[in-house]
Amino acid sequence: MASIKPLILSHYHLPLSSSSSSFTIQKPTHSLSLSPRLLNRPIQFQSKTISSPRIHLLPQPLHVYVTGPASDPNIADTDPKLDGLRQEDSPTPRVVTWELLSTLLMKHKFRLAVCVGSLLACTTCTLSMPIFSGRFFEVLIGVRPEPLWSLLSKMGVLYALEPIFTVIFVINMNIVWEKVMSALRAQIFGRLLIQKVEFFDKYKVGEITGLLTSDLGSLKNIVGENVSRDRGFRALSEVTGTIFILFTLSPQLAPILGVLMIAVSISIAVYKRSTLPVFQAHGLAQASISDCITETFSAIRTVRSFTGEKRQMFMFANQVLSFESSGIKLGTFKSINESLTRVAVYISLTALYCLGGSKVKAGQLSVGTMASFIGYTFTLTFAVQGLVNTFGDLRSSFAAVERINSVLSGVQVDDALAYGLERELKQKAVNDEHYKLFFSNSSDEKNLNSHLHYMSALKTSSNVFSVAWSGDICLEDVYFSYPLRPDVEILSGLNLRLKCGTVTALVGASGAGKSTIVQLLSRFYEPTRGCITVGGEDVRTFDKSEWARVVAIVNQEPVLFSVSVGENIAYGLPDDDVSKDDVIKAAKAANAHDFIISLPQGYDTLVGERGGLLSGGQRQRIAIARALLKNAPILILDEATSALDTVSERLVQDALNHLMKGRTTLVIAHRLSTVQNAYQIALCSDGRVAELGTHFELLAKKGQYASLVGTQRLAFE
Ligand SMILES: Nc1ncnc2c1ncn2[C@@H]1O[C@H](COP(=O)(O)OP(=O)(O)OP(=O)(O)O)[C@@H](O)[C@H]1O
Repeated sequence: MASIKPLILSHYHLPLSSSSSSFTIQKPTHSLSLSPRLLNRPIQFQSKTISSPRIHLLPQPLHVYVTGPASDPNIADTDPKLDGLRQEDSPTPRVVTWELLSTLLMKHKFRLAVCVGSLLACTTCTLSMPIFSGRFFEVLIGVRPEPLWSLLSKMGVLYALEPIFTVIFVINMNIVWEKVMSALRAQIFGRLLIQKVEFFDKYKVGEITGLLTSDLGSLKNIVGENVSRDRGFRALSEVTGTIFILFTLSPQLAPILGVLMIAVSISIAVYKRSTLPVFQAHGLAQASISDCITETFSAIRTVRSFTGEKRQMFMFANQVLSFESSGIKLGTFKSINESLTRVAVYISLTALYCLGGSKVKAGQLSVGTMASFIGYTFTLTFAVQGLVNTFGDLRSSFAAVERINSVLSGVQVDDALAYGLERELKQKAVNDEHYKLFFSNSSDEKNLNSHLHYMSALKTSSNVFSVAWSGDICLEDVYFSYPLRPDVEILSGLNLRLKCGTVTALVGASGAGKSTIVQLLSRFYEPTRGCITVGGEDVRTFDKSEWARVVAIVNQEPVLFSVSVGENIAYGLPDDDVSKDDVIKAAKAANAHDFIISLPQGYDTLVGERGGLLSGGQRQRIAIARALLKNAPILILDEATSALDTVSERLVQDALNHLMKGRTTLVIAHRLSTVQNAYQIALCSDGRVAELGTHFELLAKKGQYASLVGTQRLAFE
């Protein structure tokens, strides 16, 4: 749950008015396709006295899904998912399906009906025009007894109506498709968020971004690029209508002319599409240029210090030259393509003049019909070419959808996370438009049901907070391999008890698996065998949203969001209303208040991308304030002070000592001097705890710990 609002907020700069007691979203500082309603919406950490309605979870017993003690009467022994939670049997189903698209479309039935009506109306207008042109010539040469003004007024009505119907069609079609795409984008984003962590090991951020931007963009273009005249549905209706009218006007001429026009137009359109790679290559060349510029100037200090200017110039020139050559090629193809459409029209017209002209001469065809045929020649030529282009767009959209589905169906949803998240969102979605976007189709119901089914094997009535504040944490015979490297066993039967309210230090050689233990305790991964318990309860009996609330982590490189200092601290409780006083209290306890108020805008100061405008020690203290605010009973410090200088380290260490008080804490540290006062020290080696005891007990053992201490030349004794 913690990830939803913050992800929205992370795109916003949220200055905190120092005079106010609440944080308000002011204005996005860079483009983002979010509803403008967000802009004026009070964000979640308002003063408690004027707090927005808080969502309380139903006090129902939790449904859980793992094995507990065999004697537990609530355990369904037969549940196939109970053993180990590997879920090999449940790959994620396809995400973008026809069913989903039609469900999303059907939410806009009325608008769709308007689209169909206006499409038929504007096509009828378009297709009537050549008929009226034909009549116009007949009136002019006196073979039609209709008054000229009467004919002209009818044509005027037609000319006026066609653009009106076109606007109605295009606007409504765009609205429907934009809404469908927003829902789809949100749902894919939501689906990505609940993937298991191994998904993020497998795919780079760029690839994931590509799914949501260029691939979905390609799907969006199906309508965006094809609502105009001569494309998409309009082209299809014009082609069908024109052929029908041609046959009605002249059954002898229509087959020859129709077939000829369609054949010429299709072959030209197909040729034009075959030049698409040239256009794409030009786009790629342009992208390479901007990559080169970004890389050069974002690493300008490195370029300077290695005198890399010449190399960068060479690289840039290389990109510019290939852009130039693709540009020249593109220009040539563009001009050929431009002329080819005319060639299609000229061939069709020539055929029409030859065949139609001879029929008019022989008195078998009226001049008016001949004039109408000329109009239809243009209509048909452009519409057929547009249709071929639309088919090409469809092909690339299908490929994009296939890519999205293949990425998302090859991996698995983290049911334990999805369950908690969906349960909470379903309640919030009732009142909040933003969350509704994530639940707008029947397949969500199915998903929720499947998560519920998955979670329903066991029940626990324990409150995760009370067991975490009072119980020990035990890693019991834990085996673990990373999903992407299943053959390499990182932990092999590790046992460790973290006594409630005390500090346990994990030490060991690099690669011994210390951070892996942290990942398991955080439940980013689940043990391959064995289990982790808290107060005797298997942690997997709690959904991951609940578990995330009881564990706070401070890393060596804490990640801050590009919002203000105040909001970064308030992120400790992303779903709650956090008062400014609470934020300041946490900052003071983390030794951060003094430096924060000396920043240009105090708590409103923006920290830059990933907190880049702050020093390492400052970032660290903000992360500690965030963890203090979270007030989680379990605390993990992963090399939290290792990157700091002595002064910063002392400040951070003081803050950490404050943070650790009364919490079950696991500390990872390479510098053994920082953990000598721990309640117990566990030395990891070969995937197990090889030595366990206090600093002095382990020294007395003269084992691996003692030699590590010796290596670090620590004069403790
Ligand atoms: N996401 C991952 N996928 C596959 N293997 C991984 C992953 N993360 C870590 N490993 C491997 O797991 C082993 C243990 O790594 P871990 O980070 O737990 O060690 P560590 O004791 O914390 O090391 P250090 O003290 O250097 O941080 C290493 O061999 C590492 O290559």
